[in-house]
Amino acid sequence: MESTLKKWFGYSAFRPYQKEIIKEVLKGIDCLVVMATGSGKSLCYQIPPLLTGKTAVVISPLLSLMQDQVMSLKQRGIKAEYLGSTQKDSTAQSNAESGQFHILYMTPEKACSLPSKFWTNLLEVGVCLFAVDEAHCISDWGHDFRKEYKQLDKLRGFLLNVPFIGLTATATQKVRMDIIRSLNMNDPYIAIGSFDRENLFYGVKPLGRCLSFVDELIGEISKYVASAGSTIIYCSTVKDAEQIFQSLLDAGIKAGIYHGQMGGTAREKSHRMFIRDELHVMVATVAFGMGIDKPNVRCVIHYGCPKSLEFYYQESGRCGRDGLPSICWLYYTRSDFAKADFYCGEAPTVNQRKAIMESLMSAQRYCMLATCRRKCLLEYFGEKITFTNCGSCDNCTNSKKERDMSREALLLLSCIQSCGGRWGLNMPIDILRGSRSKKIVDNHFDKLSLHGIGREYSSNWWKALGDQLMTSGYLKERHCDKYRTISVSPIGMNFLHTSTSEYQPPLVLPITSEMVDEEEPRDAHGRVDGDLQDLASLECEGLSKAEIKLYHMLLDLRMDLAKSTGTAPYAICGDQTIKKIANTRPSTKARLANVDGVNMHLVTTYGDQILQQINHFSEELNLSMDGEATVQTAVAKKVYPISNSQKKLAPAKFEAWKRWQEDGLTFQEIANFPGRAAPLKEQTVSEYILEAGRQGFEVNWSRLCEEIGLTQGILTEIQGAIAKVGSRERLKPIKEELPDHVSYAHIKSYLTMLDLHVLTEEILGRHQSSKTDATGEPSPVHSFGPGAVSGKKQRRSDEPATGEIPINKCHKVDITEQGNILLKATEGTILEWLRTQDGVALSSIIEHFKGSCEELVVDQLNNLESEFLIFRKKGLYRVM
Ligand SMILES: Nc1ncnc2c1ncn2[C@@H]1O[C@H](COP(=O)(O)OP(=O)(O)OP(=O)(O)O)[C@@H](O)[C@H]1O
Repeated sequence: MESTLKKWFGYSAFRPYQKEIIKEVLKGIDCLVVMATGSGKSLCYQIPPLLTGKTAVVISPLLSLMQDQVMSLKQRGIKAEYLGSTQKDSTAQSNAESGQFHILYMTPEKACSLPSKFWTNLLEVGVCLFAVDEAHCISDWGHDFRKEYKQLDKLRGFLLNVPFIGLTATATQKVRMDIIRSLNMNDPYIAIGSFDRENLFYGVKPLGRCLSFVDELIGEISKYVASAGSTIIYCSTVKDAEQIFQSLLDAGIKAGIYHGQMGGTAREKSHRMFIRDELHVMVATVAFGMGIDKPNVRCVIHYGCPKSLEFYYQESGRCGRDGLPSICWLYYTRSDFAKADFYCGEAPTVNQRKAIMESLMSAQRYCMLATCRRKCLLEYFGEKITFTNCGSCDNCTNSKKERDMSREALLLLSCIQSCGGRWGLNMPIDILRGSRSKKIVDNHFDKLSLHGIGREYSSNWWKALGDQLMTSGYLKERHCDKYRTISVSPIGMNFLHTSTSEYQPPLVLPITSEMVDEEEPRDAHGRVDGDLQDLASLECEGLSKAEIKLYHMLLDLRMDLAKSTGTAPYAICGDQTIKKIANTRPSTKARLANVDGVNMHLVTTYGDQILQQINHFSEELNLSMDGEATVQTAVAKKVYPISNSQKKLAPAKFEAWKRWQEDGLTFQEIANFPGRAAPLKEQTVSEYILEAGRQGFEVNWSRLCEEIGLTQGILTEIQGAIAKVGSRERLKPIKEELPDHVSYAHIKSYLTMLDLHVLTEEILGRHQSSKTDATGEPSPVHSFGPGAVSGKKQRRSDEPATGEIPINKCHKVDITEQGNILLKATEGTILEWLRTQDGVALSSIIEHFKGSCEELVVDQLNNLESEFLIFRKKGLYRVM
């Protein structure tokens, strides 16, 4: 499985759940996959056809999405096609029917309209799976219901014994059950991953007051455009989209527009230009939704609050799919929350209107939040969250401002009480601000002693206070069809009873960004808090100045290659891969092939051009070739503000972390550190480090595993115990399933690493190999001297140019005077021997083939690697 992943996709490791799901599919078991946007669900149906040689049929809701996927797969050398109204190749269907494609996409309408003969013929040549992508469209509880999806179960009748897979990024319990029922799934394997997109920064801003909103927005966007990433601006209406689009053009920013009222051709053109990096900004309505699979979108901006958190999660999820740090800003105005009437317009029943209202309310709560936004989002999707500070949203990174607002609270609560709890928030606020509207006069509210007493604050300021009082339980809200009323809760009544005009019990509440906005006017750039680290600098983190230049030169080269082949640059290879190439500057195809993200097709199709350019640019920039990688795959890279000092960690914990991570002290040394009033338990120290990790502090996981003695064996035991208990909620039952040598520290560390998506396999592998080094074995990586690698393949005339190398059954040997046999290395003998081994280090290969000099062995290995016949993982060579 790993070699297939490397060969076709270029990746060296599976992401969480991928491997397990693929294994189940290969066993013929139905699967329901609920995982975050951008988490790599597609791979779960893309790998099985490459392993089995049978076709995978994939149902997808949008033609544009299918076209993009097919384009990307073809760029990897995978045979993929789609069937649909825009397919110009008249032979596509008959080719599909005879099993010519690894992966065959179609819409649900197409699938249901194909003749039964098509399915029986295809089944005869082999179908390895039937995948239903965006499977939430099956359910009328989902946010994108498509009735054609409901008929897909009919195909069960044709595709006997073919596993069905439903994949979605958003599905509540009800929707999950609907998918299982609708697809007639039989005891499916269910994989539910975390919804957390760790590389995304979430932030919310109210409409700026001193600058016009659009000006502020344009300022913000120009920053992202300058950093070369793509930006999507989602607008609630076509009118808004057109206005923002025009303003961008006026400001000289090249942008595209996409909405439902545009013609198909115009939309397709806009989409294509964006996908191909010919446009860096797209202004769109929700019509530009599910189908966007562009990995390097660095920023998603919402101009107006979306109508539910499901929509927000899906749309913001288009950002940072390549794992690099990316930003999601939501700009709202208070009037967005009054759109319930508009959204409810077409909902015929009270229950449906209630559901719409509740969805809008949840989005409003998200906007008004003064605590962690990530926690709010994840809890909304039913995840149990233990952290309170994610370190990567505006509320967790801005220094929190709080103030005693007991006087203001007394005024608002009293006014709501005086109105008799029959109104929404607007009426009491208008009274406090001294309005003499007809409604106020008719109800004699202008006679109240509170009338006009709160003029010093704007209406939005009072609304923000109302939201805070609601969140803290002082107010309660009731829904009557499309309307909401506010009244004072028992906690609020208690506060009123203990307050007088001279004395109020302290009531400290967070000052929300909206209040700050009202109280402290923004600077000329519309910013209140410290700005976020520049995305461009984050993108290039870990690269030297010259390497950054090389990175940009290689991005340009990729653009030229994409233009010349009529494809999107990301389909050739991702930004992260280019970054790693710029960082290591491979001089040979073997070294290029070993870069994470480089697949076989890239090496064979563009390898020569890329190597030539790396060589040329590196010389120009005075950079040496074949460097060691210093940048890592940014799977969980977060966007932090410039200063990390605001990350929340109690001083004692921070100190323990610093001594361990930065000063290199052991848990024992920290526990007994001189000057400590009382010694700490070592276990407490390790827990401090785990908490630091959870709070976003850097942790050397490999060292941690070594220190607590967490080995791959123990990890497997823990995984088994968790599977047996069926939950990871409580540690005690897990511990009871395990032998005594497995400690709580082992379990906690494993669970923390799991939550933080730390690649334990890699960590424990590295941990083991560092132990091998300690025994005196040279590290396999270091054995590669630059001079030892030859770029040219020295092929013998009797070897075929491509494909399988014939195995030399009779090993070439030299016999020493003592009678020892010295095996000689040829590509055939190396391949044959590696086939019998489970991963071998270079030093062992050299040792095994003592009959050949080291340089020759390395040369043969390089040749095999650049042909994708072998690959290296964690320093060990394996056969593809
Ligand atoms: N094992 C892996 N290692 C590195 N990158 C991966 C891996 N698996 C997938 N990816 C990459 O992650 C990105 C997102 O994957 P994919 O499109 O499958 O996400 P998804 O879960 O289907 O998202 P969505 O629900 O938004 O469609 C792609 O660029 C993909 O190539």
